[in-house]
Amino acid sequence: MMTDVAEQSGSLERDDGRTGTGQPEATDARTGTDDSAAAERIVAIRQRIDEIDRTIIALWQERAALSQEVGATRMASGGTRLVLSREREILERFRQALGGDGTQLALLLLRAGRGPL
Ligand SMILES: C=C(O[C@@H]1C=C(C(=O)O)C=C[C@H]1O)C(=O)O
Repeated sequence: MMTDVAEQSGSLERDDGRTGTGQPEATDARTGTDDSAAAERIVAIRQRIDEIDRTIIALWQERAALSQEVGATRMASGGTRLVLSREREILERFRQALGGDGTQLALLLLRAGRGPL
């Protein structure tokens, strides 16, 4: 049975005995596989994953800054810092799109936009 994760400390050995040489084949610790075609595909997919993560981080930061600006603008005009009906709409939007994880994600987004209360 293959192991589930690649350890940071170095290569893992397969324990499925597929090589039949008596010598355990080293699993590439970086990709988690010793199959070169699979490893190549994994590296390519990871490039896109890294790109997506950078975009998510940039959008997260932009959203937080905009949300804080709305709060500051509203308070400067005598309004409230938060509008709970709007927050409920956002929570529902994320829940409908992503289920329970969406709700958790939206809660974190809203918290990021609040800054220190
Ligand atoms: C950004 C706003 O202010 C607050 C922050 C929100 C958000 O981060 O989406 C939503 C509602 C408000 O509690 C807003 O009213 O639109």
